[in-house]
Amino acid sequence: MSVAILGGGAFGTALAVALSANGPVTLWAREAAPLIATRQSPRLPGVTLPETVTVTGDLAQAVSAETILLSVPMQSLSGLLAQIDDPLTGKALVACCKGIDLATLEGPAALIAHAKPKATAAILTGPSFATDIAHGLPTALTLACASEARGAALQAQLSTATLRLYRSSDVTGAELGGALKNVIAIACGACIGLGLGESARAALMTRGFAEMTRLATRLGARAETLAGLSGFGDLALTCTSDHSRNYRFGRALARGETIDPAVTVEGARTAEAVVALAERLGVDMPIARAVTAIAHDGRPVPQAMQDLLNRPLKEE
Ligand SMILES: NC(=O)c1ccc[n+]([C@@H]2O[C@H](COP(=O)([O-])OP(=O)(O)OC[C@H]3O[C@@H](n4cnc5c(N)ncnc54)[C@H](O)[C@@H]3O)[C@@H](O)[C@H]2O)c1
Ligand SMILES: O=P(O)(O)OC[C@H](O)CO
Repeated sequence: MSVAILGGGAFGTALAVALSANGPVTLWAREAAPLIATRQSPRLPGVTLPETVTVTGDLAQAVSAETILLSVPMQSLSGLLAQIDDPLTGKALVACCKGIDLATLEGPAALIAHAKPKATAAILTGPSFATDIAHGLPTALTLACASEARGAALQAQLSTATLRLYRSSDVTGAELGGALKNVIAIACGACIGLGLGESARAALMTRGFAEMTRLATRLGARAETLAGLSGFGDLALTCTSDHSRNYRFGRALARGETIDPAVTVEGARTAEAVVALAERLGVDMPIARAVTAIAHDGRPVPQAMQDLLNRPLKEE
């Protein structure tokens, strides 16, 4: 089965390198010319694409593959799907983006189902930095697909000697774990940036995990999915690593440092979407509210952290 990846940023490039171990891969990029010329993405410096990766700027050619991985930022996903004229009948569309669409408050699987109802939606998510995958370091991810048979076929197709995929049929749980952990990672970055300490970060991670589980299960996810790679696993990685853009964003906000708007920080927009979704559903998401306040409403980080501590005492 042929594989194409849409999105020539850090993650698309890393996946192209890893999956080229299994056979030819097509990598589509919006700005393909420099990628074709240099075989390197500026988003993933020092990683050169192997010869078995065909880079193209021709979207119609790329989507002729049977399995298509979508590796653009979440807020670009619906626009990218709208650019594809082909109904993609029978193809597998595997979303690698971690977030919630702000316009519709939907995750990637629902966007795919609306835009390409004759395709099969799947999610590839879990603790993984692009640089680790590109350098062949061992990585375990969740491949979620509502169809057990299709999920098993994708698991086999997209696993490599170093990329180990676990299968799940809980698409909602997998995509929400990946989306929500980014919001908590911003809060953890802010906590460390303010100098509040590692004990406070552990508290934020734990209460953040409770918050993630509360919203996800309300939306139909299974709690055990949240406890797996796509939820707890990715939360642990992203909330504790300087490699995480979400974590660094929160830390920079707390330190008053300049923010580069060109860097992809999925948790910032996702926090807004989460707050809107939680209000609609009547689910309490105080950490997501705090992240929205510091990322979008200009609330000073110390006050937002104090707001969290000032809430009434409650049972765990
Ligand atoms: N980088 C990682 O370590 C990593 C790991 C796992 C998952 N992800 C997820 O992968 C997704 C992509 O992240 P990334 O790290 O590759 O980001 P990135 O900033 O490195 O690259 C994003 C790429 O998408 C392209 N793009 C943006 N809008 C587009 C559009 N409308 N049409 C076509 N291309 C468009 C940009 O030109 C850029 O090349 C995110 O949802 C992220 O959470 C990233
Ligand atoms: O750099 P981040 O914060 O987008 O995190 C990358 C991955 O999602 C980690 O699993």
